[in-house]
Amino acid sequence: MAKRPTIIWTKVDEAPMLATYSLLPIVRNFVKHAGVDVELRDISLAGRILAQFGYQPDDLAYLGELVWKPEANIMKLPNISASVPQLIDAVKELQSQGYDLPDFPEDPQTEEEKEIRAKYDKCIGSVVNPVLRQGNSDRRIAPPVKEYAKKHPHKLGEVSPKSESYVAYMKSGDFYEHEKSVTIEKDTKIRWEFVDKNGNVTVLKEVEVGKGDVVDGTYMSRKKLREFFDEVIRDAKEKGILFSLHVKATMMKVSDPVIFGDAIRVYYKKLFEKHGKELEEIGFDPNKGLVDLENKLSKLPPEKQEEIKKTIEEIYKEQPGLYMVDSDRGITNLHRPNDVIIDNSVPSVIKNGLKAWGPDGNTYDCVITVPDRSYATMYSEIVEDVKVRGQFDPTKVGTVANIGLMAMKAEEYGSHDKTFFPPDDGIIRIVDEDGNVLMEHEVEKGDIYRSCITKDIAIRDWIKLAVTRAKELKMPIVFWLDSLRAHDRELIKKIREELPKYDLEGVEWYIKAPKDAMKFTLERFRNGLDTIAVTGNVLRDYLTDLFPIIEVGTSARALSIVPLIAGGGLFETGAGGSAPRHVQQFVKEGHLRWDSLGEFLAFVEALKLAYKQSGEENKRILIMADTLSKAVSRYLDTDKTPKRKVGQLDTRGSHYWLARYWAEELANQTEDPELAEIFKPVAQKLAENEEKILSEIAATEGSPKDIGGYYHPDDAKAEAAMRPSKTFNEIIDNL
Ligand SMILES: NC(=O)C1=CN([C@@H]2O[C@H](COP(=O)(O)OP(=O)(O)OC[C@H]3O[C@@H](n4cnc5c(N)ncnc54)[C@H](OP(=O)(O)O)[C@@H]3O)[C@@H](O)[C@H]2O)C=CC1
Ligand SMILES: O=C(O)CCC(=O)C(=O)O
Ligand SMILES: [Mg+2]
Repeated sequence: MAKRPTIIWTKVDEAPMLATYSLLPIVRNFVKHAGVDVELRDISLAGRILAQFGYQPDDLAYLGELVWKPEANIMKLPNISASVPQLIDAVKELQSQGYDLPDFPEDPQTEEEKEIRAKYDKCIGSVVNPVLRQGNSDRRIAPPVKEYAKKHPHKLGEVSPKSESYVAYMKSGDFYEHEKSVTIEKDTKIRWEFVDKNGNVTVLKEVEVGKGDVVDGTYMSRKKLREFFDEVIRDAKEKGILFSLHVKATMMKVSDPVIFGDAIRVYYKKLFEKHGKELEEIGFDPNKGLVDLENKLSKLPPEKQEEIKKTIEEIYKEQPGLYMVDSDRGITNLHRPNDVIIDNSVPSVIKNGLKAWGPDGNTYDCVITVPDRSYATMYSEIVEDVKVRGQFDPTKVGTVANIGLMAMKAEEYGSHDKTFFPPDDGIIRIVDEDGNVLMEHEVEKGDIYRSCITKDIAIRDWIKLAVTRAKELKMPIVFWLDSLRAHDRELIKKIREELPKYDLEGVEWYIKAPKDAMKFTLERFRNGLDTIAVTGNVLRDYLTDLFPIIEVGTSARALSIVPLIAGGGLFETGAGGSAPRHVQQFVKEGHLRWDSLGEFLAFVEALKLAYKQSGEENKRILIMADTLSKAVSRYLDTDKTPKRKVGQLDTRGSHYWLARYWAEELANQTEDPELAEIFKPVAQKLAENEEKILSEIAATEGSPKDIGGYYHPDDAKAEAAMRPSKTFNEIIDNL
């Protein structure tokens, strides 16, 4: 008996969530004719909060179990990895909707407050992806998408050879310098201990590890970090260019907000010197961004508020200009830790010709500050490359696919529960259950100590995936690993051990440090040649935004497949985020420019997996996948992707075209005449009503939209805004 497969569609946040209101009814009603169910599961920030407090089932927990079963087939749309200010906003919104939620306890004291805080902590940062990503990542640009970009190249800003922009990174004292790494020799338990100057030992954490797992420890010196910021800020001032900071305070929710906070402590040094006492009184926490000060300022008497504002004005005059997130509204790089996220923000600067917006709304060169050297050097390489060789030409460049070591919370992205801030000067060491000290680090009070575990099976699976893809695509694979980095050396050993187990006939492979790998890859890329970057988790994240943005304009057009270790599949849509700016535009003027191409491409793959999961018996599922794939090619050929400006085709109109092309392909295929009969009238009605449907949608452009909430919209309102064509809805709903 064939099984009836279920594809999970995830309810997320912001633009992809809005797009879902329009797209999900289409895919659901199409594929039900192939016996496939599409089930919506809520992993949005609001949904996660509501689940923590018992208002709805915990869908994330459900999916966390499902990914370990072979029947898993999940469409994972990008969701918010919330910073603390975002979480606080979301809680306020839910409270205003009548949910009886406690305020976020900033400094929990009582047991009750600590319990509440623990629940909210489960909603902060990247808490969805690491749970669902129980497999390694395979991200690439599908050939029709590449063709589309060549036919309709996006604009990339020209780069002046005189550009003064550059990537600044620490020369010492960073995670890169201090990293130590070991491969575990037998299953054991390891613990992290802090040893103070008097020899007192505190156990910080204990976990089980298995033979072959790679364990690293490292730290960043806060003193060196602040000195570095001071130097960079001074240099920016001297050169008359902007200061910008690029970290990942969302995903790296424990370490990076502190790095971000230190940039504030240094840039606004005078503020702390002059008003330190008051700032402490009101509980300003720089790690949450300058917005935290703005929110708490009203706790001070009006004269003090004025004084503080005046000091800030002075600082802006004395310090270099800050990179602006929104110069019209005065939002700077340092306002919120979640606005400038490195994977997307550095490519944006490159895309803009190494320019960024300054406080006066004009564009300037900027220092692209990426403190830790582990990955900054590869950004430096590409930035210097465009200065010398000019901007990339999307009609000529090759493609860079990625195989990323991501499974089981690999590397830095799984380090949150092993990130510590030593309470005093001392030693942090890792000890196994036999009492062997695996490594130790001498740290100073407040330094950022970080430790990661990368599981043996995840590493081996990653190597296998790389070899498999190299053979399929006949492209060279480059392992981006640095023999001067302790962790990378352990991985290189494993690669050398593992590769001979495969038939490597025809496989061209290299191991190169990130900077050299970038150089090598760019040489090929500029010559139109294709390369597979085989990387760790962080570079997976960085490169799969960077290259797609150069190649096809946005990483949302990339295809991201995660073959789960347990046999199922996770299909991530794009590598770009949830595009908050798109929501602002939709609410203001009724135009949504989210391109669901990532969703379309991923759904083709989800259907192919569903066919396998059906026991390869239900051919209709394959027909659905094949016709959708053809529809996507037509969607691209005829350029029906959403456009940027109000009045032009938007997400909703683009979904009409997708539905129409898909219905036409289904009606025209001959393999399953019965299925063709079902879709013939649908295709006909969609074609006949083209003008009517598009004008019903267009009529709603240009006016504000009320969706009843940002983090937790009202379903009826959001649906009405996203499905404005009665004619289209009738056709889809009666399918
Ligand atoms: N897998 C996941 O769950 C991920 C989640 N995120 C989350 O998303 C949020 C924002 O992150 P970030 O990536 O920095 O910024 P954005 O989501 O704002 O993406 C940056 C820009 O990329 C373009 N873009 C992204 N997706 C699309 C799309 N589907 N169609 C058209 N253009 C698109 C837009 O450019 P333009 O404005 O020029 O149109 C957008 O402004 C954060 O909360 C982050 O945590 C981020 C990455 C992955
Ligand atoms: O989980 C997150 O915070 C974002 C992940 C991300 O940027 C990516 O995987 O590309
Ligand atoms: Mg990313």
